[in-house]
Amino acid sequence: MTVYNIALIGFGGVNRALAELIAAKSQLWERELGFRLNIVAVSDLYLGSVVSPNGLDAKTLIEAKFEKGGFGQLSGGNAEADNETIIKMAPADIIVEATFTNPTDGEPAVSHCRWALETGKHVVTTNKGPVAIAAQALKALATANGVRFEYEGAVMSGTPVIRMAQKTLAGAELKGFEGILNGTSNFVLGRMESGLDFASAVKEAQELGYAEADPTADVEGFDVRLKVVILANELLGAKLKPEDVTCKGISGLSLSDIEQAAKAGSRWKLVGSAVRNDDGSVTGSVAPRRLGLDHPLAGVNGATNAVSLDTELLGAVTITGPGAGRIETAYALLSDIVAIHSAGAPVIAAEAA
Ligand SMILES: NC(=O)C1=CN([C@@H]2O[C@H](COP(=O)(O)OP(=O)(O)OC[C@H]3O[C@@H](n4cnc5c(N)ncnc54)[C@H](O)[C@@H]3O)[C@@H](O)[C@H]2O)C=CC1
Ligand SMILES: N[C@@H](CC=O)C(=O)O
Repeated sequence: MTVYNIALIGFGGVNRALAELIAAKSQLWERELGFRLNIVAVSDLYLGSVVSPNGLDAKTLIEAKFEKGGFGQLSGGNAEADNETIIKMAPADIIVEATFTNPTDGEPAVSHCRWALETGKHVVTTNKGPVAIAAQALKALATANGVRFEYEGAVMSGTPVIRMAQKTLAGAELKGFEGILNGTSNFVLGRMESGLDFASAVKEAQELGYAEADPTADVEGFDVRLKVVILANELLGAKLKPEDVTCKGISGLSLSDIEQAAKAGSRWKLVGSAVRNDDGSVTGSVAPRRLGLDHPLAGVNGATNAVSLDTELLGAVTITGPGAGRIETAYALLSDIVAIHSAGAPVIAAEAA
């Protein structure tokens, strides 16, 4: 049985959900996936940090009601987050990066990924910042150090879009895509259709674990802009930076705009898209669009996302599924670890079953 030692950087909704899954599903994963995950370190801005080379009990981590700096009470604990030491020194095979997404420069998550890869550790992340802003450099660093940089959850949470498009649509000649790529804003628009005001709808999305720490990123389109950059660069071979993508969010839409659209048999959706131009360049954009009810994206509701990939050989191929949520996003991290495992990754914690 292979055991992967993992270090969790950030212990909010997503990494806590991964710990919940580890506590509940370890035996199933051992049987079906052929590996076990052993949490050897956690570092969180609010809770502090803790290292235990033999492993921390996932159930204890999720059930204890830690206050600010609470990891300091644990054996091997410290009331402060110590990301750099933990990433570089903890006996981890895989660093699981799930701190806040910084849509401006991706930091400090870019550094977290870099420290991990430089010290020969795989990285799995749901953080859109490092992927949108530094994927090329981080992938090169991973290759140079014989490890993997995986980030399926950065777009559409646990719904497989990046790996699926790269692997199963290889050769289909992607020309562009358009999609609903932010669960929070789609949820908010739906709640406004039911008559709820904007601020209350955003609050609900926060309570459900869909929104960013600063939900401005969701409602102003900055989160979708990062996802458009990631998909365009990964799938269309573009070299876009966030500032190359025009961006408008949904905060300007009023209840009356939403009502008028409904009366006219249409619906507002925040759409992220990119297209390959005749000269080979790629143009990306994010904007609210009023879609007729017969449009394939008009029926995508709640925190569900969908992306329609425009291919030369197949026409439109649409992938739909959860776009946000704690467990859904933690699943993306698991899928990244499965990809690492399937590639035959070397581990420092291999054990005989
Ligand atoms: N929640 C979701 O549905 C999805 C989230 N994501 C991304 O996954 C990441 C994590 O999301 P959530 O867990 O929902 O966020 P969250 O806000 O619940 O948790 C983030 C955690 O990271 C910690 N943190 C922030 N900066 C830190 C730092 N420098 N060092 C150590 N800890 C730090 C915070 O204290 C917090 O506990 C974010 O980047 C988010 O954009 C991606 C897809 C879906
Ligand atoms: N806040 C984001 C989370 C996933 O990326 C969203 O609502 O889609």
